[in-house]
Amino acid sequence: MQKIIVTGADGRMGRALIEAILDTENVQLIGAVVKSDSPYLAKDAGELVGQGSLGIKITDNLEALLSSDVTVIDFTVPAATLQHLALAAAASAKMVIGTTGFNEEQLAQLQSYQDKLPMVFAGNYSVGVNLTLQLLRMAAKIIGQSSDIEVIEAHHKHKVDAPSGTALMMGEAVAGAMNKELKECAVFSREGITGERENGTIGFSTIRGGDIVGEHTVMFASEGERVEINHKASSRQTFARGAVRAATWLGQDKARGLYSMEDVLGF
Ligand SMILES: NC(=O)C1=CN([C@@H]2O[C@H](COP(=O)(O)OP(=O)(O)OC[C@H]3O[C@@H](n4cnc5c(N)ncnc54)[C@H](OP(=O)(O)O)[C@@H]3O)[C@@H](O)[C@H]2O)C=CC1
Ligand SMILES: O=C(O)C1=N[C@H](C(=O)O)C[C@H](O)C1
Repeated sequence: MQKIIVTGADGRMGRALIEAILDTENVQLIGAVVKSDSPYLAKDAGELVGQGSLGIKITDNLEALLSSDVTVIDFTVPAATLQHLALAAAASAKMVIGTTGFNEEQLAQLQSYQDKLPMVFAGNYSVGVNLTLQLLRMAAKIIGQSSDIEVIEAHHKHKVDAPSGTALMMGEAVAGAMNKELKECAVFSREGITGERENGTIGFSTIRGGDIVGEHTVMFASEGERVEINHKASSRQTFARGAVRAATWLGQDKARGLYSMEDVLGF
């Protein structure tokens, strides 16, 4: 039985994760962690998902719950994720990280933990998006050089980071397949007299509105035709179930290291 703690338990993904854990065999929710100013502090975790009492008191003290046989699933904000990672490493626990929006320095800090604990880090835990990464690498190898490549993403109005972690993963997959560094060819904004499109760049466009769960398109546009590879998520359960799968995978005695969702899925 894999023991799991959910941080950011009162967030959109926190609640989806609790539902997914309760719905999955051989995993057990042992803790739900929120910020100290949360209205849910000291209530029962079941209240977060309308399930009555689960006998798990919501806490703001992650450290007190940690031990070496526990996996933390964290979908919060970068600064909080890094704090939770330090606590998990000190307790020899494992970690599944879904948070996006890390800057370069925060990303380097996250990566520095790879020799301290086993962790999975992915901008998207859906099976479909991780399959899409494979399709993108194939398309980039075949038509990448002869195409103008654009990544378009759409999310709900509450999302705080842009472009999405998934859009960046898709850009990295395409750039990597073409032996390029994304940061050297990415164009993240256009306004005013921009001049003609520069060959070899990868453009990013962001849409925010309503309750869109998560939609991504990578367009390979050339003279006379274009190929679009598209993924649409219609439920947060697709991410939550993937993250629980990653937690179960880590629980199979995985060595310290930084793993991707593609590693978990065996792609
Ligand atoms: N990898 C993937 O598959 C997916 C990744 N995500 C990513 O997950 C993250 C969370 O998304 P979502 O659930 O929609 O966001 P929410 O804002 O709904 O939830 C964020 C949670 O983190 C908590 N939090 C914020 N700041 C801190 C802090 N300093 N310390 C501890 N906890 C904190 C929030 O508490 P409070 O509300 O009290 O501030 C809240 O519980 C985002 O980065 C998003 O991009 C989302 C979906 C899928
Ligand atoms: O914030 C979200 O909601 C999502 N964030 C992730 C991202 O930034 O790619 C994954 C998913 O698209 C939903």
